[in-house]
Amino acid sequence: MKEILKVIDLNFSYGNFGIRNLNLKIKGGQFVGIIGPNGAGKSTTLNLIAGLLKPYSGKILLYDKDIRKLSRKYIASKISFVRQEFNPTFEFKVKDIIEMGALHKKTSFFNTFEDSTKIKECLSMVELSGYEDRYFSTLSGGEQRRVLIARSIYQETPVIIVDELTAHLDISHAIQIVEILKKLTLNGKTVLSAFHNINVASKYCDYIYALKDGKVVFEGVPSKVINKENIKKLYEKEFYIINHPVHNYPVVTF
Ligand SMILES: Nc1ncnc2c1ncn2[C@@H]1O[C@H](COP(=O)(O)OP(=O)(O)OP(=O)(O)O)[C@@H](O)[C@H]1O
Repeated sequence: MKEILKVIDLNFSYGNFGIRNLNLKIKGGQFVGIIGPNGAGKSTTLNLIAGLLKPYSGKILLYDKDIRKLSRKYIASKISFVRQEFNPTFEFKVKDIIEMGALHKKTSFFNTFEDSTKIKECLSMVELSGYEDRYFSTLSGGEQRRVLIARSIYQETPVIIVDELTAHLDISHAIQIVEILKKLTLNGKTVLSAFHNINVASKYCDYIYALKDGKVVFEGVPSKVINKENIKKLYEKEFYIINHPVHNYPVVTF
């Protein structure tokens, strides 16, 4: 499959912390995970790709086009982004939040693309049927997260970027959301997500980038790169790696 997103020699700095010569190649239809300890630069990397931060040097290519030369509207038609934190300033209903996913289709402030059938479908996919008229601020952290995933699906972009896919989700909803996104990749969408849960990344990702101190420490197919040495290098601790007894993928345990 063709690479649809490329990060080439990317550099960025907050002062004390920097992303250094980062290179990523994301193929269409893949589920790609970014793992790494707290402060490794996962969110910074995703924010750079989503255009929320400006790199000091290097390039990000979306469909071989330099992202700096693309309009926000075009990018929003190709990439949806679920940030780690989302605290809207106003009281929005769930359906309004989801409809924000279609902002790039609007030709004027007043026209609306609200498609209540599709909103219902997206909410049903994340098991939140009937939540359309609830105020977003009244939902639990996990429910809010699932609404944002629903918005991403509503946005209908070929690329979905999620900062920490399983954040705030209980184990059952975490797996449910990961499986929804996995299914989307099997239908051709591309998903790039940061993960703290290495075992979820190990099972579902086609490819993993491991970041530490703003640099890629290792990368590859989980079955090849999730091993004792690499995990020790990444987290500076000894862990056991066992093979999942049924699904045959490396599991990190302690
Ligand atoms: N706005 C900012 N100003 C200054 N430093 C920042 C800013 N945002 C992040 N950093 C620093 O950059 C480094 C990388 O942060 P980042 O959020 O990208 O890491 P992360 O891998 O996503 O971490 P976590 O797993 O904790 O979410 C951290 O040391 C953080 O303190």
